[in-house]
Amino acid sequence: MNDNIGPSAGTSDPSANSDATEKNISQNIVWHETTVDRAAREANLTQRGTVVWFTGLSGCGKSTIANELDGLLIARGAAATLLDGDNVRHGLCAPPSGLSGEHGEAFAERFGLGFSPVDREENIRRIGAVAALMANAGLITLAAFVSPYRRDRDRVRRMVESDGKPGDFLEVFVDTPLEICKQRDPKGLYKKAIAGEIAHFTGISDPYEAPEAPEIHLKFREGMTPADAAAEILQAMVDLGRFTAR
Ligand SMILES: Nc1ncnc2c1ncn2[C@@H]1O[C@H](COP(=O)(O)OS(=O)(=O)O)[C@@H](OP(=O)(O)O)[C@H]1O
Ligand SMILES: Nc1ncnc2c1ncn2[C@@H]1O[C@H](COP(=O)(O)OP(=O)(O)O)[C@@H](O)[C@H]1O
Repeated sequence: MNDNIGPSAGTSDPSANSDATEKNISQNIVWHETTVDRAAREANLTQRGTVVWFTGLSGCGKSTIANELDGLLIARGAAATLLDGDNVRHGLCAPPSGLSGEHGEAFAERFGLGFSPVDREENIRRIGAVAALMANAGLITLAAFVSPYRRDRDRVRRMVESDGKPGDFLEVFVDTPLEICKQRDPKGLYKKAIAGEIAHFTGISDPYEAPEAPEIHLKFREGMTPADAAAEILQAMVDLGRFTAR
């Protein structure tokens, strides 16, 4: 699946050109250099911090494969962690309905996130910032998000690589055809989206912009198991010099 899916895409226009390398973002907020640097943390962990970013349609297998890969990495002695779309939307990126009880309606409307283009943009921006912090702490950080907009993913790449260096961000395109995702429908969401009960559903009523040059392209193959897919990514990480088993 190399083409975009659904209606033509569009996140909010980048009115302000965000320069991720700019450390002082206002006159009154000044970057504070820390004594312990990334290299010292990585030396303790004997690994390079890396963000492994899974993108693809709902049901393509992001969570299942990322979870398998997490297990493989931990079993091999890596310091790894996993950020998953559904889970992050229970906390850091909760919807308005998840915030109103504790924080009130106005707060929930302002900071709660749904699935409009601008809400997805903010979702990916927040997660990207967290993933960059985790990579800076030396962790192999697996992130599994639909992240349908190329521009949002590319921004995360820039943020991670400008905090670290080129190669610190690996994009994994879980390229499972829409028809297969619809058949799997593990949460019954496609059924609801097709019935018009979920707005802005990726692949049905919202676009998906496929990566143009992902570091790892997992093309759907009949009979490929999640364990096969995870092993393939681990091997690619070794080949790219991003992981050495101890
Ligand atoms: N409208 C719409 N479009 C896509 N997905 C939807 C939608 N509404 C709810 N869900 C469920 O939310 C999960 C996607 O959350 P993400 O944070 O990964 O989305 S995004 O990156 O901001 O696009 C996604 O999880 P996965 O199925 O694991 O991909 C769905 O379970
Ligand atoms: N090769 C495979 N890779 C990943 N998932 C698979 C594969 N084959 C079947 N599945 C099933 O497809 C579904 C994928 O769901 P999930 O991992 O939640 O996808 P996503 O996180 O992309 O929405 C799961 O029920 C999983 O068991």
